[in-house]
Amino acid sequence: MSGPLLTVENLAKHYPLGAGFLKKPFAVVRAVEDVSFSVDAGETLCIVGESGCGKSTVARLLMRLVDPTAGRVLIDGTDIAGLRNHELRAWRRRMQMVFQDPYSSLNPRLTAGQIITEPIENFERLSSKQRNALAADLLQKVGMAPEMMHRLPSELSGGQRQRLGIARALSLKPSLIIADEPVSALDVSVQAQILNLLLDLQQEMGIAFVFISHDLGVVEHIAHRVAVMYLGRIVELAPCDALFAKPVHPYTEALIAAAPVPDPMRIRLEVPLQGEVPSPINPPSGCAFHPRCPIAVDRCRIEVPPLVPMPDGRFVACHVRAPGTGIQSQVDTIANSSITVA
Ligand SMILES: Nc1ncnc2c1ncn2[C@@H]1O[C@H](COP(=O)(O)OP(=O)(O)OP(=O)(O)O)[C@@H](O)[C@H]1O
Repeated sequence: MSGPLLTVENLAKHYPLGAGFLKKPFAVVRAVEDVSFSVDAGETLCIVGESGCGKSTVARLLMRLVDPTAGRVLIDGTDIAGLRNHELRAWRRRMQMVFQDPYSSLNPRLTAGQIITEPIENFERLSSKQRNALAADLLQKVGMAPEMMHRLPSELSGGQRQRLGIARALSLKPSLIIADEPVSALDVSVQAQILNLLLDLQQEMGIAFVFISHDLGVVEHIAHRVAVMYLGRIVELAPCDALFAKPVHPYTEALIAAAPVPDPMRIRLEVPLQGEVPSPINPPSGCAFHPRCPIAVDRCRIEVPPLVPMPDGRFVACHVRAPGTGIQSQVDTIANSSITVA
């Protein structure tokens, strides 16, 4: 099948607060607003941004754990909202999730072997021999000894529990794994092991990942493309190398400037990201980043900038730095200056 594996079109999720029977909401949280992207088979798209920018809500929308307020999610071109029950079950086999906290996402009363085979047993009956063989095979795939299948989650380390979560996700041979901060609860050395495991599995099985993280070091290590979110919207979507070599959106630039730099050869901008992320209940008018943006112009306070393609293939939502704004001369000056986020 040609075309993207996953397509997300104009996705939005608004949470009404205080709504109930005969009660009107007193406020609405605009968690996700007009988000569009696609993911090809075997590709890793990372979604990054500060806490509260809507990354996990996007993950929940992709898994249909929550319904969208607007927009569509398509798998191989088919809108998952229109699927009948049996089609939805087939689709669920293809998309699995790995969670941030490997402890709370695993049933503490089941053994590792039962946890791994649970998803497949929702679809087919297994004999105990088949169950053990499958559990042993998947444990080996994630670098664990088959004997571990008899252990409870409480008898495993954090890294082993996350490997178990990955083994469970693999049991249905998915085409796509949504991983929501899968390494942020782990020690740095264990993080590297889990990331390398995911990269190996991707090579071996051709799995695509939507990988959610606030850690730019992790993102740079594993992403093919990166979507940068700010207050519910994508502000820049670019190939990983291009994004880190030359961020275009002032928010991306400030985010990279604020991150620790593992590469001493890379020049670090002097100016970290300052100020608080505004509330998604009452977001700023126009571009939501304008109150923190050093290059904002009047138009930024009024109009929401659309995500537009740049000549190098990336997409950027910025009145100043996106093309066709009529203020390109300003852009050239600004592009050569360092950023000060006030
Ligand atoms: N069920 C809900 N009801 C009301 N508001 C919600 C709900 N779930 C999320 N939100 C709000 O939506 C916004 C986005 O939340 P989300 O968890 O998607 O952000 P995030 O980028 O994943 O943050 P973090 O990195 O801290 O996990 C936040 O302001 C959050 O408080």
